[in-house]
Amino acid sequence: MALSVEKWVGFGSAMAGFGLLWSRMPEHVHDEARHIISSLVPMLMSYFNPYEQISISEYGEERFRRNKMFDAVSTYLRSTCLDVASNLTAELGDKSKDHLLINLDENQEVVDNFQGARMWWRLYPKSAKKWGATVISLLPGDSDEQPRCYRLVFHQRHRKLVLDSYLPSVVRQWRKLIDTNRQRQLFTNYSREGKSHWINVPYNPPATFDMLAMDHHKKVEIMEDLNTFREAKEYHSKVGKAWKRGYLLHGPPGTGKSTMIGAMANLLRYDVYDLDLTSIKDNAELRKLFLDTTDKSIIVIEDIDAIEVELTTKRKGKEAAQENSNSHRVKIELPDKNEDHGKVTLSGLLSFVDGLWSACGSERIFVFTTNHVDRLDPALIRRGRMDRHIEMSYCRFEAFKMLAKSYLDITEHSLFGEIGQLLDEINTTPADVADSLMPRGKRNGEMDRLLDEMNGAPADLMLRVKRRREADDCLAGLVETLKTKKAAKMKTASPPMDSM
Ligand SMILES: Nc1ncnc2c1ncn2[C@@H]1O[C@H](COP(=O)(O)OP(=O)(O)OP(=O)(O)O)[C@@H](O)[C@H]1O
Ligand SMILES: [Mg+2]
Repeated sequence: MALSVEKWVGFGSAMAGFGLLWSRMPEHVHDEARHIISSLVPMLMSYFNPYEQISISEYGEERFRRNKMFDAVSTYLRSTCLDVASNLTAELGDKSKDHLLINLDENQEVVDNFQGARMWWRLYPKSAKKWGATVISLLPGDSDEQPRCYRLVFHQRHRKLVLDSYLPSVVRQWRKLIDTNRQRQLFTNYSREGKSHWINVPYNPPATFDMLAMDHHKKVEIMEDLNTFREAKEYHSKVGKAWKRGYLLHGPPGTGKSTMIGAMANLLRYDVYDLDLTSIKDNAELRKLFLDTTDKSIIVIEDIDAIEVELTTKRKGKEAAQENSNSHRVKIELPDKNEDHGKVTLSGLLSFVDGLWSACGSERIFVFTTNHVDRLDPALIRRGRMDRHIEMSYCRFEAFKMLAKSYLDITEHSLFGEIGQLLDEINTTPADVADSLMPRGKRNGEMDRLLDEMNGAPADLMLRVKRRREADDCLAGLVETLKTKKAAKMKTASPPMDSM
C-alpha cells in the first residue's frame, strides 16, 4: 500500500507538471480550449491522485526557531508506531543517565490508524526535495537545503478528519507525554547589570507526601486540594477566576515547610520558581520576572515575615525601624504617597497574587512561608488571597511514627511509648527528630561481635539484624536527646534557688 501511495502521489506530480507546461504555452492554443483544459487539470489530478500530504518541517518560518509540531510528531510516533518500524535510531536522552531515546530512522515509513482512516508518516532527511501533488506545506522557502521534515499522506476524503481531529489529537497526546516525562526545573532569580533574570537547574526533590510527617487527615486534605486544583481549569473559567491558588505555610523552623513545597512539586509535577525578593530592584522588575514564569508552576516566597516586619516598622515609625535597621530584611514597603518608584512594594507583589496581573498565565500556585504568622500584614493573608493556611507544627507521636517508618523502616518498638510521652511534653521539630533517626554508621562493638557470630548466615538475615540494631541505637539516642531537652526545659521553668 505504501508503494501505491507513492505511485499515486508521483502520478499527481506528473499531472501537475503537465498543468504547469500548459500554462506556459498559452499563445499557441485557442482561448476556449485552453480554458477547458485548465479546468480539467485539477479534476484529473484529484482523480488520478486521491492523496494529499502535509509537510511538517523541523524548523519554522524563521529557520532558526524549532517547529514544535515536528517535536510533537516525533514524540507521538515514538509512542504509537515504533512497533511496526524496522529502521530505528537510538540516542541517550538527557533525562537520566540510562534513558534511551528511540526514534524512527529517516525514510522509514509507518502507518497509523485513526478512526478507521490510514495515515502514512515518513521522516525525510535534510536535503529531501519537495514532492509534487497537492501539498499543504508548512515548509518555508525554496532552498535546496530543506530541513528534515515529516510528511503525512492521507486520502483526500479524510482531509477534514486530519485537520480537525487527527493533528489536534497528536498535539494533545504530545502535551500529555511531555507532562509525564518532562524534567522539572528549579528556578531562582538573580540580578545582572540591574536587570533580573531567572536561572534554572534540573529539579528532582526527594520529598513526597508519603514521607512528610504531619497530621494524616491534614495531609490527605492538602493532597486532595492540590489534585482538585489541577483538574479545575473549567471551573475557574466558569466562575471567572484566575486559575491559581495561594498557600501560606507557617510554623517554627524545621517543621517541614520547604519539604512540603518539594512534595507539592512532586505531586503536581510542576516547576518551582524560588523568588528572592532581595535582588529585585522595583515593581517593574518584579513584573518582568512574573511574566517570565511558565504555567504549571509553583512560585515560592520563603520567609515572607522578614518582608512584613519591614513593612510594619515603616508604618509604626522610625523608632521601631531603627531597632531592625541592622537586620538583613528585605525592603518591601507600602507605597507612601509617591514613593513607590524604585522599590518593590507590597501592593506590587499582591497585584500578581490576586490583582490585575494574576490573570496573566494560569495553573500557578503561590506558596508563602513564614515562621511568624502573627507578624504578617492582614492584607497579605486575608482569605481569598491565600486560599489555604497550613500550620506545620512540632513533632508529636503520630508524626514521629511516620518518620520512624521512613528512616528506620519500623512501625513498632519497645521505646515507642516513652518517646510518645516525651514528645507530648516538649516541643521538638520533625527536623530534630529526623536527625536523631539517621543511622550514623558509628562502630558498635556488640553489633560487630554479633555479626561475626552470624558469619555464614543468609545475607538478608544479617542485613535485617543490622537494621534492627541501628534502629535500637537511634531510638535510644532520641530518648536521650528528648530527656536532656526536658531537663533543660524544667530548669528554665523553675526559679533559681537563690531567688527564693
Ligand atoms: N514534617 C516533616 N516531615 C519529614 N521530614 C521533615 C519534616 N520537617 C522537617 N523535616 C526534615 O527536616 C529538614 C528541614 O526541614 P525544612 O527545611 O522543610 O523545614 P522548614 O519548616 O522549611 O524550616 P525553615 O523555617 O527554617 O525554613 C528536612 O530536610 C527534612 O529532612
Ligand atoms: Mg524552609
